[in-house]
Amino acid sequence: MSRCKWPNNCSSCSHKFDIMKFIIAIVAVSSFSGTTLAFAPSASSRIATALNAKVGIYYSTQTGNCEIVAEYIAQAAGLEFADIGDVSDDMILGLDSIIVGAPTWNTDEEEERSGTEWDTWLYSSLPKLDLSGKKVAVFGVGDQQSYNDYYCDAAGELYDQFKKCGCTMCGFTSIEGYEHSASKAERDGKFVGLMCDEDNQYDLSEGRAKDWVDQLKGEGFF
Ligand SMILES: Cc1cc2nc3c(=O)[nH]c(=O)nc-3n(C[C@H](O)[C@H](O)[C@H](O)COP(=O)(O)O)c2cc1C
Repeated sequence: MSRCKWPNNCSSCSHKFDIMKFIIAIVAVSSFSGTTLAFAPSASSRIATALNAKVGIYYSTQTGNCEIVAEYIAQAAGLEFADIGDVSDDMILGLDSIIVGAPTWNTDEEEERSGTEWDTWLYSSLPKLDLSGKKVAVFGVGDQQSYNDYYCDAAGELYDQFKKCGCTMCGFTSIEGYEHSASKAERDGKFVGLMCDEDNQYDLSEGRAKDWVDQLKGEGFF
């Protein structure tokens, strides 16, 4: 058979079928990868909200309660969440707004009240980061019955440390509906953020998280 001169003369040789197969394969591969890319979440889209603020949700936990509440918040906001121990400084620096949450285990301590990774992070990582101007909202989990005088104290510590770094603190809530006597997470008769009690009021946490996310939207957090 004479040598193919495609594209000019190939209509008269069997190579035209190979060429057509090749073209079909190219079209198929390019449309498949276009579809894949359209649905694959990039690192930035996972944390970008409808208004394009980059928002991260970070928690730490001993027995899982803080993670449950982080998930309620994440679902309400349409975002992902992560343990603060798994996050790099660069990821934090790339955010516009940050939601942070902790339990309280070290009762009545002045510092390191959380008893989790936060205790290290707040005093070794946070002071090295320039977070001034970033919006921060705090949540906490605690037990208002057994630790009536210390309810969610670690949330107050998170608030103080981020505020000290020049962050704009958002998401204060009413203390109505709780039975504690005292809390280091209160300022001027309000909680410094969302407080949940997975030990005594677990059935209220999801609704509280949804209401709080709505409130944060109203505050321009997202
Ligand atoms: C030894 C111990 C100390 C605690 N101290 C406090 C406290 O001071 N204030 C508080 O609100 N809750 C306190 N709690 C309750 C926990 O904070 C609560 O169960 C929380 O939901 C645990 O969250 P985690 O599962 O995310 O670690 C304490 C619990 C234990 C067992």
